[in-house]
Amino acid sequence: MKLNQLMSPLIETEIKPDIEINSIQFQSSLVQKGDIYIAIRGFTNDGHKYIGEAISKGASAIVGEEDLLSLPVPYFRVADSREALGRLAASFYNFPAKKHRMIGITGTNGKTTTAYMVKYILQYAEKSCSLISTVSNYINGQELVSTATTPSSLELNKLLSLSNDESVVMEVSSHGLDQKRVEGIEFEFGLFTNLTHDHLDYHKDLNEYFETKSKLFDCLGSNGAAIINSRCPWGLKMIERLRCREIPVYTFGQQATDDLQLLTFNEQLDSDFIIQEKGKDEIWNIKLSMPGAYNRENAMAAILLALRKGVGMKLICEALETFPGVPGRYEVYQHHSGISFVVDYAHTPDGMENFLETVKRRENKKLIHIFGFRGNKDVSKRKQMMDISSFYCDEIILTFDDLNGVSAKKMKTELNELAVKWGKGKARIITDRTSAIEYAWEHADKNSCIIITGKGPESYKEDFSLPTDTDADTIKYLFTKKVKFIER
Ligand SMILES: CC(=O)N[C@H]1[C@@H](OP(=O)(O)OP(=O)(O)OC[C@H]2O[C@@H](n3ccc(=O)[nH]c3=O)[C@H](O)[C@@H]2O)O[C@H](CO)[C@@H](O)[C@@H]1O[C@H](C)C(=O)N[C@@H](C)C(=O)N[C@H](CCC(=O)O)C(=O)O
Ligand SMILES: Nc1ncnc2c1ncn2[C@@H]1O[C@H](COP(=O)(O)OP(=O)(O)OP(=O)(O)O)[C@@H](O)[C@H]1O
Repeated sequence: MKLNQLMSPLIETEIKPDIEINSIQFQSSLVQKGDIYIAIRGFTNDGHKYIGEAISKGASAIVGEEDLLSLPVPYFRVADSREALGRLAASFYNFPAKKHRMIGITGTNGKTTTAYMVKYILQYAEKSCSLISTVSNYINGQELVSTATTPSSLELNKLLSLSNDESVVMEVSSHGLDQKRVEGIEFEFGLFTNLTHDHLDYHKDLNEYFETKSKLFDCLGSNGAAIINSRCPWGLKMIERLRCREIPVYTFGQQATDDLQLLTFNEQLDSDFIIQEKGKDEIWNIKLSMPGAYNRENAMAAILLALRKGVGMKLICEALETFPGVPGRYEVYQHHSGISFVVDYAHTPDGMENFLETVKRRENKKLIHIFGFRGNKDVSKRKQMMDISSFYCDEIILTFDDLNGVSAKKMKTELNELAVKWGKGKARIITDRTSAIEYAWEHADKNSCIIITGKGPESYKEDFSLPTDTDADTIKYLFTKKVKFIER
């Protein structure tokens, strides 16, 4: 693409000479001849320091925030490099968001599950839909590897340009919003699931976290609308704020004022519930394929969104009954000895509480909980997660999650402290995650349910002793290799 065309969202005057730009990069090591390099001032590093490297690797032009003179290639100074990256990425890929109906989902928990449900319902109703999520991306029906919850604006625009699907449902994380990864994207719908304690390593406090999440609704197009959970206090705050701005808001919850109201649910079988649309006489019985009050709430969000997109309630009910679930979310592995395993992605206090409460209610068994904490992530939630686990479970095995550069020794010391202080005498430490699962399996009996949380379907980043790559792999490995145990 020619430089003038690429830069047109940022610069109105003609640039001479109008050189050819092959690609955009914001990581200097990836620059190739003919690329434009965008220097970003980050949290740990400063892209401006790498302008020299980018030029030596063949960059034809540079964008940055500093006042730089006498570079050997054209330099464009901007007020905000992350914003510029978003605009240039959209320009480079010919503004691909414009050809889609964009649906953005934000909130602390439930984004992935809701996004998968939305995609499934729309496709069930024969409306094509791409998905951009933590677990996987699906473009034109093809699964692609996902490397983030919300990809960089460069990756996002590339994915959007590849997609021929009418709608695109995507997760929009607070990091993504803060770092302007959805810059320039206009959403038809913005959906808010909930807000509870997480990411306080990144955000100063819950208020700042909320303000960042609320930026999704600044990205609504002129006909855009918000879909919000009225059960969550932060949701109520968002509703009030958006209504003051005369933005159309549709709510789901348990009040008669909600656009989609939960009327009742089956106490035993929480996934069986009755809902009603505001102003309509009919009531609808939903039989959701996923358990838990929290998944009911995720389903309500997806239903309301599908209704707003014109899908009939009958089709929605049918779709949710056959919804295959989400990888690594409440995934049950039942062994014929009676021992069951449940793998889940709970990694926040609220997520863990919701999930464990559901397991406790459904599985009338001894609960053995295996989990750890990500290195270099919000440490302030750990005590609360220990409290919740020791409240619901009979035994706890603390183990390693991703260390993310924290030394094994340091993490082990922290796990020991947490176990002693908050484990209520139920916690032991087995740092090797696969050994922890093996230990639980070897000490379990037919009345045991072994719960493994934190990584869901993700691959292990650390080296563990068993030749397995995920928690599900480890379970399957033990099921096939440890046959002797079954006879015990
Ligand atoms: C904490 C965080 O969000 N960091 C993001 C941030 O990194 P940063 O500001 O620290 O970047 P930096 O290392 O200081 O570097 C600054 C700039 O210099 C460039 N650089 C750096 C070194 C070099 O040799 N050459 C070079 O060009 C870097 O490419 C970057 O553009 O900006 C980078 C570039 O835009 C992002 O890639 C990076 O995301 C990292 C990979 C990350 O892990 N983010 C996670 C926390 C995240 O975003 N997670 C959310 C989900 C959260 C959840 O809900 O659980 C997500 O949406 O995925
Ligand atoms: N609506 C909800 N409220 C509370 N907890 C939930 C909700 N939905 C899911 N959870 C819990 O949170 C975990 C993660 O769910 P999900 O992946 O859908 O959320 P997410 O917001 O996409 O998380 P992340 O952005 O970290 O991937 C689930 O495995 C479950 O334990």
